[in-house]
Amino acid sequence: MDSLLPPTHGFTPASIPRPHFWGLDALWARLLLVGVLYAATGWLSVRFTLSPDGPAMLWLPNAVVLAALLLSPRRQWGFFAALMVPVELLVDWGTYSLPQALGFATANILEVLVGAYTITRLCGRVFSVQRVVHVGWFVVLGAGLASGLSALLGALLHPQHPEGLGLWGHWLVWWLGDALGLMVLTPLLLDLWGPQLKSEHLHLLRSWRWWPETLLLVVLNLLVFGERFTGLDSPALSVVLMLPAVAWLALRHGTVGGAWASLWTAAIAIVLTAAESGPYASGNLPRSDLQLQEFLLAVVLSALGLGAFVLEARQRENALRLFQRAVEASDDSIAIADAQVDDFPVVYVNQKFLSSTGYRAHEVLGHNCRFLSAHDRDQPGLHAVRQALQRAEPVQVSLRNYRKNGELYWNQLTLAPVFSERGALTHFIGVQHDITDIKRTQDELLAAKAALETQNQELEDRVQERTRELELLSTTDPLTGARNRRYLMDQAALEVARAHRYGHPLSCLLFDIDHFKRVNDAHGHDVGDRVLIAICMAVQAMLRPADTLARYGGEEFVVLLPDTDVVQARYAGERIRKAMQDMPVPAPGLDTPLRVTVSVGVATLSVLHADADALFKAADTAMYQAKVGGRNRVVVAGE
Ligand SMILES: Nc1nc2c(ncn2[C@@H]2O[C@H](COP(=O)(O)OP(=O)(O)OP(=O)(O)O)[C@@H](O)[C@H]2O)c(=O)[nH]1
Repeated sequence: MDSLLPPTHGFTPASIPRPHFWGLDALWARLLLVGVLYAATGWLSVRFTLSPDGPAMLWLPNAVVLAALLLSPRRQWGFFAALMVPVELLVDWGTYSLPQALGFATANILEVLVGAYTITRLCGRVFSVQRVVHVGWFVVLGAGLASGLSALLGALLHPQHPEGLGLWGHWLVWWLGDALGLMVLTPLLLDLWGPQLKSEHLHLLRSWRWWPETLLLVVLNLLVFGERFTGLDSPALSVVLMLPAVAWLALRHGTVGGAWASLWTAAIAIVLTAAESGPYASGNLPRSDLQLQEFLLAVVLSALGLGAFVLEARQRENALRLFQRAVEASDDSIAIADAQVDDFPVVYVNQKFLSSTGYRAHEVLGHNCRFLSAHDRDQPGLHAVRQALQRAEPVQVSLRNYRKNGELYWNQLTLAPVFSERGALTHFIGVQHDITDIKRTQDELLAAKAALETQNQELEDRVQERTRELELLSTTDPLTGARNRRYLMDQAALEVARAHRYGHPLSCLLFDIDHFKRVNDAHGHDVGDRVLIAICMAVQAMLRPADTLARYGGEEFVVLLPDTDVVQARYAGERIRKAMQDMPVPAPGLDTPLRVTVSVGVATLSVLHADADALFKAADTAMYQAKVGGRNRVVVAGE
């Protein structure tokens, strides 16, 4: 959340290369400004706040330089430090000796450098007097450590320690003077010199709105410390009245307001106390200067602390407002459920949730979100949601949800658990995105894809079928339906190779219709064709699936018989011959069916046959012998 906090004044050199310093860009101009202010605040501190015990009760010049360092790049720090030497000599002129003045300059340089370095180291790139942690480090490192070290050096260099205090008492007064100076003035200068930002909490000193409160504070201070006019000299009263008054300004205007109120209080209290007036005048109390400083320390610490707390709270409030606005303006439905109450009731829904579901706020708040899925409880997405709720894990699912009017919509739900700083589960945030249109388009696309796939499949089936038909056509005799000669030769080559490799027998029958020319001549070619078809159908019906019937020539046919030896082949040839002899072939225009016979040559593969051609040749020779031998007979090759 820090990154979303409004930017603050009081930046480190790294983040603001050219600090504003009232628009003074040139380094010499800034040095001049700081030098003049150092001299002026130094003169005021020496003139008005020197305590009866010696050191200044409120040493302001170091605050000027520390603010300048916090707003400048580190490479310029040396110039500001060097500047402090001549100006310190000027301020101490006539009050202290030259070596002492040089010693005090050294102590002051030590203070601002140690302060600026340690603060920017620990507060990171952006130092802000609006942040509690930064103010804490500013007080501890600047006002505490740096001022403490510087005061030690100063007290050691001072000609003599005040009566009754000794070195440590002296050091304490010196330390508190320096620390108070830093705490009341540095925040104010950071506010004045910091970059111009459009924030209502910044640059309060440039606004006149709060001067009436300042006037009231001054009046209150005059009342408390103006003993000469009021007769009041109660230290308790100073605390009771001034602490709330300063705190009031800090609460209203943050750290800068607190520092501003503290500065006025410190200035009036010290000046009037030096004039022997008020509860801390030396006539009233022993060691009054120290007690006044302690009172001022209480004032300034509460002012800075309260101011920083208030500003940080306001910044967080602003950041929260920003987030709330973002959630409200979101185009997604957002619902927040309380995870620490049974059944996780909804504690927040944004406007979009109400408009998209149709429910009113009171119908949703306090209820579990399951009403969105109505009766449709058995969804895989819901199981995932239940599991995520149990395990306090994030999940993203698509759900079928229902509006108040019962209309179905698809909801892409992103569920995220929220944990407290201690790790306890406190809430679930559900961001719901209506994906009905996307889902519909998706379904349409899926349906179109399925239809396309079916069409593709059908097309592929038809292509395959057509290919098979074409293949069959290219290997089939168009008249008889028997295989053609090309197919026979391919098949025969395969079978011969197989028979040779595995030693299986292979035989073939070659048969020719006897005196077929007479059929054609007597009854015409159409009748001859019918006879050819009838013979093929009859022979095909007598064969095994592995056998191949092919048209070898005009009225010559071959039957290839794998795994068939000569005995079986002769038998097969005989069966065909007999079947043909007994088969009547009806023909249109003829009173009696035709009868034809065939002559069959049988050959069985042996070492004598190098290839299918040799086998067919042997069968052909045998068939010729059958013709010569009187036809309608079977002759086995080689017998
Ligand atoms: N109808 C028809 N006849 C055909 C076809 N192919 C060849 N032929 C005929 O078959 C006859 C074959 O006659 P040939 O070679 O003299 O033999 P054949 O008359 O059968 O006498 P042999 O074979 O000696 O018994 C011819 O008349 C051819 O025209 C065909 O596809 N259809």
